[in-house]
Amino acid sequence: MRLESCDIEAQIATPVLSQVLQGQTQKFIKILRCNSKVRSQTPAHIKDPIAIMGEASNMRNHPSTLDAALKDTSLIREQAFIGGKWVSGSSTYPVYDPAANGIIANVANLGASDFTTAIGHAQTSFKDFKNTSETDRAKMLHAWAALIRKHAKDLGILLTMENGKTLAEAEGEVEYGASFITWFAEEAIRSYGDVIPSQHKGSANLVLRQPIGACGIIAPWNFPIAMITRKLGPAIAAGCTVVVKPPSETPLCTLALTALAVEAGIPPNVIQVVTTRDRAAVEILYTHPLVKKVSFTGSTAVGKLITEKAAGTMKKVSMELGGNAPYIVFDDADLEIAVDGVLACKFRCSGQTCVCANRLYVQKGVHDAFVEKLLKRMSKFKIGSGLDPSVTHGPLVNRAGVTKTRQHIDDALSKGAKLVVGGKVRDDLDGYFIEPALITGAKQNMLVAKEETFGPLAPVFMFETEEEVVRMANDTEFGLAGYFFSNDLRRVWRVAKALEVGMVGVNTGKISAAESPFGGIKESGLGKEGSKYGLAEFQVMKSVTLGNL
Ligand SMILES: NC(=O)c1ccc[n+]([C@@H]2O[C@H](COP(=O)([O-])OP(=O)(O)OC[C@H]3O[C@@H](n4cnc5c(N)ncnc54)[C@H](O)[C@@H]3O)[C@@H](O)[C@H]2O)c1
Ligand SMILES: O=CCCC(=O)O
Repeated sequence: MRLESCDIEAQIATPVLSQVLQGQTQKFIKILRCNSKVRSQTPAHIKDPIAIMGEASNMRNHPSTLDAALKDTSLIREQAFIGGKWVSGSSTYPVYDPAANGIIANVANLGASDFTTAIGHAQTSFKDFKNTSETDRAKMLHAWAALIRKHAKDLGILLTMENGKTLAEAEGEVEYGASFITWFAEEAIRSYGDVIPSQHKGSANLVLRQPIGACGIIAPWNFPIAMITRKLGPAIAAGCTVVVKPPSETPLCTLALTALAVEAGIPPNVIQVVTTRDRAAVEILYTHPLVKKVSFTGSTAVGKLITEKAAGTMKKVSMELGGNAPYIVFDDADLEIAVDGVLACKFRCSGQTCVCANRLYVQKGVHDAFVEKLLKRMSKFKIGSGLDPSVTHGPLVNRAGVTKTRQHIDDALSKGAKLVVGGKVRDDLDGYFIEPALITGAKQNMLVAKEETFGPLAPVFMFETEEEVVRMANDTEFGLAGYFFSNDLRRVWRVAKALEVGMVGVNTGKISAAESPFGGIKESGLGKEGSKYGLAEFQVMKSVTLGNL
């Protein structure tokens, strides 16, 4: 059964949701039943009674399953946020629940002129915000992190409903996202400069670190909270103001975070959020002369386009782009740990993570045992709505993700790979599902070796020597993350140095943390996020030479 956008009662009635909604369900079912009838009878010129009800809290376009699911419905925002005000556009666009195909919200669809207005506000507010003290900015960030944690349950539900990942993963992401705000609250007050001895008598050299200015932030849908906080944390800690273009698939988390930021005391004109699905309108954000820095996370193709256009005004750019991570299991590895790592890393967010293992290279001596262990663990997977606590893997975000994953499987099978399990496109389910797949006999000439699948496909390549596998692992234009499993200390040192990536996991599939520098090399990007290096991405260094001392 596929749900239509207006089929609110049917969405509410799904058993999964009713588990989550608990006591609130019945009350909202009654309201929604009543409202959906009124809505269908209301002439266009009369103000929609549902909209009036929504205005009481925050100008919702219409109540939906989200209202019933969240404890604090003020977190559900469908308007953009510019110049300290929630604003509607002349049109809206729908946000879908990828596990049900139903519309869960209608968000303002703004245009190029709204970006120009937002950039103007960011520039104006920068004049004051850059002069706030580091300590004050740290306090604001701590207050914001506390509110994010306080609303973790609601944010988790919002995240699951717009992105599809399981509630457990979503709540994990809320904490991961909050950890960047806490981290940068602490970094704000450690933004040290330098004093450099001068070679000239009566002279001294100082180095100041200053906020770069108004920044453009563009983020993807796969981590709708963490990819925003990993950028906003350092931007605000540095004293910058921002214009955020949230992912069009998942704008609701950004908007909820913004509401909490304002509640936390971050001056309302510091963060502008311009929602749109008009990609052409976004160009102004990376070409406008008043924007001094663009921080982008997304695909390599779009990252290259933005970098090229941003060069027209010599903007500083951070580019967190696509990956094609090798995941190497040597004969001397602990196989249980190596299989745990695959579950954590390959299948996180149903395979839609930039640092996901894309190619599993397994040495000949442990190949069969590894495949058998992985198969056993995968047989416990259950796909379905992320709101169902028994589900281990949610849907993909859209149809294109399912199609690409299946295309990678078909291409591999046509070139001699063997399907061990999964791979079935589940059109019988609502939403965008494909069964997590395991294939063996993968080879370097297959699509899966060259492109990021961004879906739940684990392709196993067999190798014989260290030299051979390092060559294969590096045979890609990408260089984001790489993983390997070995208990030989000399090999650990050699391979960690030899992999052409920005991040290496040794005997672990978990490498992401606020304190660890995140970012790629080669065509996977420029710059680092998180860590003690992340703040500098939003700063300029100024040297000051004192003379006549
Ligand atoms: N390196 C990292 O930290 C990291 C993290 C998450 C995702 N990613 C990568 O992101 C990709 C998946 O995300 P995606 O599909 O949202 O990527 P995407 O490049 O299509 O979109 C990313 C963002 O850019 C916007 N966008 C798309 N085209 C644009 C254009 N022409 N002009 C301006 N903005 C545009 C999108 O609306 C979205 O907000 C994968 O390649 C993944 O590896 C990288
Ligand atoms: O998708 C990429 C980001 C995920 C992470 O931060 O671990």
